[in-house]
Amino acid sequence: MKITAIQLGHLSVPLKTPFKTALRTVDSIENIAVRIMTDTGHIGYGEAAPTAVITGDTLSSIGGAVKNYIAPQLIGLDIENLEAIMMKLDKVLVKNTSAKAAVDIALYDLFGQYYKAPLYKLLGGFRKEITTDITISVNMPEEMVRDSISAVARGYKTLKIKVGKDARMDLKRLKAIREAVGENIQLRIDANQGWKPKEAVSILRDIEDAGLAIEFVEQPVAAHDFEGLKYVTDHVTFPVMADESIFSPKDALKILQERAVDLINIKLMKTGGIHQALKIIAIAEAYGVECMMGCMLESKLSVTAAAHVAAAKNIVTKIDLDGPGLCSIDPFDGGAIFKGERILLQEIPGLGFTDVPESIFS
Ligand SMILES: C[C@H](N)C(=O)N[C@@H](CCC(=O)O)C(=O)O
Ligand SMILES: [Mg+2]
Repeated sequence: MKITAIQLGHLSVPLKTPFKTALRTVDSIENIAVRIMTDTGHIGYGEAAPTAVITGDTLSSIGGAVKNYIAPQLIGLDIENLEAIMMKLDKVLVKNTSAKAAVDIALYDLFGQYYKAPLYKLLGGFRKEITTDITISVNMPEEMVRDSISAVARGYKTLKIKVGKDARMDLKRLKAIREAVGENIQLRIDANQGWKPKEAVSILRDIEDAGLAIEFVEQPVAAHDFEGLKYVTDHVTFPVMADESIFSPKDALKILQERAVDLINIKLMKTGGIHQALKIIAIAEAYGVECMMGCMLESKLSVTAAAHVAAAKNIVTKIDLDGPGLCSIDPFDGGAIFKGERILLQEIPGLGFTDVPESIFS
C-alpha cells in the first residue's frame, strides 16, 4: 500500500455555543482536513486544528507544512513500513505539530486498514467504550450554571470547568456550579495558564476551604513555567495536570523526573500525532502517572483517532474528547460513535470512516 497523494481540505463546523477559555473565544471550528491516497485505493483521513495560542499553528502554516514539506517526502512510501514514514515525518521540519498530527492520523488510519483491524485493537485493545467530560466555557457564573445544568440534563456526569479568566470570579463560579449540580457530578477545572503560581495556590486553597470537591486542576500556570507548576503541585492537595506544558516525550520526561505534576493531558495536536503520543503514554506508565486524552477544537475526524488511542491504553484513565459534542453538526459517517458522554469504537478497519464529504476537499 503505497502513498500516491496527500490532499488538503477545509473543514468548517459551527459550534453549538461560543467556546471560551482564559486564552481565546471561538464560534466555529475552521480546521484542515487531510486525506492520503494510496495505490490500492485505500484512503486515510486526518485533521489539524490551528490553535495558534497553544501550538503556534495557523491555517496557512498547517497548509504550507503539509503541502510543501511533508507531502513531497512521503509520496511513494509504503504503509507497511510505518516506522520509516514516522521518522521522515518527525525530521522533515521541527514543531508544526498540528500539521504532523493530521498526516500521522491519516497514516494510522491506513495502517489499520492495511491490517484490516480497528486501530484501537492494533494499539492494545484495552476497551471499546470510553466516557468523556464536557467543557463549560468561562463566563459569568449565572451563564456557567445554566450551561452546567444543561450538560447534566444531557447525561454528562463529569464537567470540565474553564477558569483562569478574572481570578477573583473563579471561586464564585465554582461555588455556583457545585450548588446547582449537586455532589454527584464530578468537576475538573482548567485554568489554561491563567494564574500566577502563588495566586493559583491561594485560589485552590480557597476552593478546598469552601469544601468544593474538584477532581484535578489542569494547567494552572504558564506553559513554560515548569518551576511554577511544581510549586503549585507541592502546595495544594488537589492533583495538578500538565496540558500546555507537555508537547513532546522530552517534555514529559523532564516534568515527570521533577515530579512537577500528578497527571498529564495528551493531545494529538500537541504531540504531532499518535506515534509520539504513544511514547508519552509509555513514559507516563513508567512513572505510574495517569493520563487524560484531550483534544483541541476538533471534529469527529481527528477526535476519533484520539478515542482509539485512549481506548487502547490502560494508563489513559481520563477523557476530554468533547470536540464532536461541542459541534452543531457532524459532517461524517463512520468513525467512533459519540452519544452524549459515551464514545464507542466500531469494529471497522482503521478509524472506520465510511463517508467523508467530497466537498471538503474541492
Ligand atoms: C475542547 C477541550 N475540552 C479543551 O478544553 N481543550 C483545550 C483547549 C482547546 C482550544 O483552545 O481549542 C484545553 O485546554 O484542554
Ligand atoms: Mg487544557
